[in-house]
Amino acid sequence: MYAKVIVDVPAKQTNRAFDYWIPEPMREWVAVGSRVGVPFGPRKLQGFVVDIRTQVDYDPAKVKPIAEVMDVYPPLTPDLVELARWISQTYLCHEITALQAMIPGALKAKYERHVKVAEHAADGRSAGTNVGGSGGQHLLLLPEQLDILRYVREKGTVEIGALLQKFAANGGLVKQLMLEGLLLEVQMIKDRMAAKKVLTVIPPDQPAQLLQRAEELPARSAKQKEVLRYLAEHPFPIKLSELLHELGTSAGTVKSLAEKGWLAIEEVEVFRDPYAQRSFRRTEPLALMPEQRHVFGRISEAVQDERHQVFLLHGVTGSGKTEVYLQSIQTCLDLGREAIVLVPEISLTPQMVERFKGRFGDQVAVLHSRLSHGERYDEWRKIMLKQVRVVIGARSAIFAPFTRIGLIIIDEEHESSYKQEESPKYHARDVAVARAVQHRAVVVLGSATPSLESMYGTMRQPSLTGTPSGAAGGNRLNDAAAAVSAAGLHPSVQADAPSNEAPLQPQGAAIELLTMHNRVEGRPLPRVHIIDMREELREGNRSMFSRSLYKAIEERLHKKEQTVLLLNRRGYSTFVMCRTCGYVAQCPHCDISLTFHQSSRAIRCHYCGYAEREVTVCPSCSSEHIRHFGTGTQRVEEELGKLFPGIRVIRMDVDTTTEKGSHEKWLTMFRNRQADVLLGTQMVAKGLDFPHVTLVGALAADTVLNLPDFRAAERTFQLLTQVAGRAGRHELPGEVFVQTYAPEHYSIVSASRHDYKSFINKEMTLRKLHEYPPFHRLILITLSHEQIPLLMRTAESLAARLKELAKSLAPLPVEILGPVASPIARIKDRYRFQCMIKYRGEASISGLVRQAAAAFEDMEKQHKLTISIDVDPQVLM
Ligand SMILES: Nc1ncnc2c1ncn2[C@@H]1O[C@H](COP(=O)(O)OP(=O)(O)OP(=O)(O)O)[C@@H](O)[C@H]1O
Ligand SMILES: [Zn+2]
Ligand SMILES: [Zn+2]
Repeated sequence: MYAKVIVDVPAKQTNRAFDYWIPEPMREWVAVGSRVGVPFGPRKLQGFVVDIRTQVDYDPAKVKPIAEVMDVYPPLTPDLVELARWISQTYLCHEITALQAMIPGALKAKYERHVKVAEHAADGRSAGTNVGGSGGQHLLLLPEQLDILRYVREKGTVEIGALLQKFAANGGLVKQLMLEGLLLEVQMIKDRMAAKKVLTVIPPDQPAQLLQRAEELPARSAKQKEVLRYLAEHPFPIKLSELLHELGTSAGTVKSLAEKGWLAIEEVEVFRDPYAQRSFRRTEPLALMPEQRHVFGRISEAVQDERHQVFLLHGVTGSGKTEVYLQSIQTCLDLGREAIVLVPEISLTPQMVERFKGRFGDQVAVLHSRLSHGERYDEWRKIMLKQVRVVIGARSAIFAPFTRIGLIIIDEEHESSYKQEESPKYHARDVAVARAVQHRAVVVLGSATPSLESMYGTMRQPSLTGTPSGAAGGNRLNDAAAAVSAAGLHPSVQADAPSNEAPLQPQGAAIELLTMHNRVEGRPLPRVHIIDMREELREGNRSMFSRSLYKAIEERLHKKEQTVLLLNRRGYSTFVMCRTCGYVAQCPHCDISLTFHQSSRAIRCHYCGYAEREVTVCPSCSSEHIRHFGTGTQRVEEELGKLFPGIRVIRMDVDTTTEKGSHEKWLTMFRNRQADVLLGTQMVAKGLDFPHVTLVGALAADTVLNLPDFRAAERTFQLLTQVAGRAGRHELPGEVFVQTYAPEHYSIVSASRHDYKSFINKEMTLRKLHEYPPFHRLILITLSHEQIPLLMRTAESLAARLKELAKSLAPLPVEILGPVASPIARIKDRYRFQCMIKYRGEASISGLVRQAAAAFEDMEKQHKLTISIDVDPQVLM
């Protein structure tokens, strides 16, 4: 038997599977998805088994054996291995990069150098014994050297650093033993993190016998008697530490009982549970509102039919989407299948977790980035060992190693954070569809402000043929599904694919739209006022609060109701500018202005971390009229304090939420009404459901509008709709103030009217006109280097090469734009240029781009030039 293995080296030369044979004793343990250690040139590397074969098509004598199997259970399922190949083809990354992204950080390989005792080094009993050396001659070993050999033999293998530390005084002797060939070097592949084990007391006997034994013990062994009696009455097994704590006794007491053979102490794996301290109040399914009932009906039917289907659930804020998710998941669990729920990182709040844990209790694993490595690993193992059947998590939870997925829910599906910005640059929404095709699972995309991509998917006809070509026409999600078979997962398409795989066919790929127009219990959406800030200025108000928002806050303070204030961080940082000459403090390494940080009184670069002291005199003209501009959250907080003495403000932004658990702390405080105002960046806009919030203010609604990004209007509409949706969700009605310098802009006007439809119509028209997604697709290629001339030359020849290759796709329209300097033209002293490829979805362009980029790989190596490819980019900077 042979295994095809992808090794842990992300490079073009290694971006394919290598053959190894599986030694007989390992057969049982090696499967598709196993992690293995394999010899690779002079080294030993970790790799993933992606296929098992009975033969190789060249001289089998040349095939090396697998050196070790890393896990009892393969950490990846065969469908994930298949998905990794799809990701690498779709997003143009190395397959190993995709595979690595699917396992927790704790399982990333750590390479260690160990030693073991050579077989021929007989262990001398006393000093001066002769043992066989490597050359056959006899060596006389010192007692210290014999000690070292004995130590290593006992341990099996010892990491070299640890050995040198242990025998620090005799480091030279260790080295000598290695030179003599008595200690052999072995390379070990270790996990970054091991399962946590604790000493646990385990009974070998019946409880009755424990009591009987307690009686038999002599009176002076009172402590031992006490332990036995306690154990007889309490459930086993119990953690040793817990037992000692309960009885106030020593480990020695319990050990002596273990020595008698009456009980056992063993190391048992435990899970680090980030939610261990919390209890979740059990919730029961709510009686659904009519719209919820209809939507739930459609979803649960599809789940029951075990057919692949994508739904887009457009439900206004507060329409009760979460309850629909919960009941749909119940349907899925009742069928014995598993469910994945994705939420954006910043809305993975304790409140959200509580809703799922409250309904499904211990069946739920939670994956988010604020968990420690160990906690994350343990949550992941719960999934793998099938101790849970629901996972709720951010983007990467889409790779949960479930084997019978029935339902995948993506909440706030419009969020750009579902796109990973580093390699593999995948979009979790598209990966979800691909994975659902594999499992014949249902996907629910939920949002109050669906993305144009998903909306577009609902406007298209279902593909009647069900073949990949039937899904043509530029739709991302349909393509994702179609691409699963087209990209080579279908055995007849790619010879490399696992041979026992059933063909994956997308079934009538278009998305079904489900709508909930009304809030739960017919509560009204909040009234939204647009405030023209130019008008305020004209009438002499220089404050960052308009007069009406000021009044509204004052009123809420009076009525003891709560306010949420949103200040969009992006594009509105506090830059430092001289009012005399216009000088703006810039990062010397990046083309971006430095931002002022109140707490440290320093100005900092957000890209590279460069920092300098606050400037008080203009470096350019020596004027003293230099100060920080813009309205950071800190400044808003200060001003609130001045305007409303005694006001209690909770500020949530990157600065106040770095600490673990801080997120949770702030939100709990706000929920308990220990503050009047929750002030923050995007993190306050999503998912929060607080009954006493009756006022929402968006302080600078249009900051995103001015970014050089074709999605600027969409982002503005989404953000305003979401934040407005925080107000008046329960009995008390809500009110919203949107402050802007662009009050006529259609994204702001339609958000204020809760008019998704007119927004989407206008925006679709514009996108179509300008040939932007979802009508066309984009690939962004960014090149960076320290010197402009070389960079420009390379960018130009890459663009020329792309144009040349694109001709082969004629008459399909493929446009190569650029090269031009990137919007952020320099980061960390490296200049940046970009090319953009614009094309219609049916063009199979990835192979072409890979081919073009491959021609520049030598350039990359020789000149430290980097080329990064982003398929369907979300950020164009
Ligand atoms: N059928 C129901 N009966 C009574 N209350 C309900 C029902 N469904 C949902 N709710 C309640 O309505 C409130 C809003 O629901 P939920 O938070 O799920 O809305 P949502 O659609 O997810 O909103 P958003 O998009 O703003 O997050 C919650 O407090 C929820 O408990
Ligand atoms: Zn100046
Ligand atoms: Zn910088």
